[in-house]
Amino acid sequence: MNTPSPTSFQTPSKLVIASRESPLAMWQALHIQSRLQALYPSTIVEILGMTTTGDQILDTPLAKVGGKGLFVKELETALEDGRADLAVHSMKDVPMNLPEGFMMAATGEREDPRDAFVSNDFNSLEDLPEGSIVGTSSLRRQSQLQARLPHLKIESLRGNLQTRLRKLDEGQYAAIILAAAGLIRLGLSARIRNVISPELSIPAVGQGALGIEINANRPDLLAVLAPLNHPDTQVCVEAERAMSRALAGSCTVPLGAYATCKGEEISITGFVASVDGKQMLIETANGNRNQADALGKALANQLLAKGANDILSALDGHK
Ligand SMILES: NCc1[nH]cc(CCC(=O)O)c1CC(=O)O
Repeated sequence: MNTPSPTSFQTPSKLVIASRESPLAMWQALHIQSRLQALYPSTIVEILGMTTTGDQILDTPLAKVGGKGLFVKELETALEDGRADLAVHSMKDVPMNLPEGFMMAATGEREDPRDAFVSNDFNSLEDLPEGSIVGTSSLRRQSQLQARLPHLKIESLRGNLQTRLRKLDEGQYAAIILAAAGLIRLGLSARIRNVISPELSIPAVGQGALGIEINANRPDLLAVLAPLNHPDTQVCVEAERAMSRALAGSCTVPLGAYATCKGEEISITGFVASVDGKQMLIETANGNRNQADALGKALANQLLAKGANDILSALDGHK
């Protein structure tokens, strides 16, 4: 990503941010709005709130209604017809292949990428008695929990963060699993009883990171938005997304990857599993941060060499 010199671009007079209207999406949009406002005090920075198909269909697991694209499509339409200049997403919700005509302009700094154990009655996953009902609609979380704690019962849980917490409080579940990042950002970290280690639950690709998407015919915005990019987050998420893309990942596949940076090195661990967790492949790869995309592909190849295709094709049969 090129770093702009202060004089290399015209500061825009106005920037419109497209965002979903859930409280978490709005927190993210407000965060980006205030960053932009601080960078460009004379620019008018507005938020255009929108409801997406993903927000409307709440009774069906996402894997069944068509996956992640549902949360970004309406925002992309706003970028396409010029109602908005940029869209703020959770990177986790951004499809591995963007539709033609769009690009990511920046990756914002990652919050805690781990999953969180949330319960009113228990301190950790390990404390849950036989047969306890754990709420999650994520195939990634389900497969890993079933692999490691097969005595637990997984039940579907959809809706935005507040809805999921309400369903827990109503007593339908012994515990639920949520991304720590969302809870922390909304000031709900008191709800986290325990952060789940990546050894027990490898996070989703991009979890905890923000993505700034633009219309590809607005390259003028790249320099404007470049200061929002967090280079460590960007290369780690790039490696994770390359792994997922190479395995045709979406939220219809139980798959996850988590990369960390240390100096020039990236280390990435990823997995692919069957939904019941009975088959699970986990691999780690290390490489230079300048080759994040290649590293993610190499990790995918390691998984394929171990038989990931058998797991993936068996999943196809379930659709
Ligand atoms: N699948 C929905 C979603 N997309 C992003 C987050 C919040 C965390 C993040 O920024 O990755 C969540 C909620 C969750 O998984 O608990």
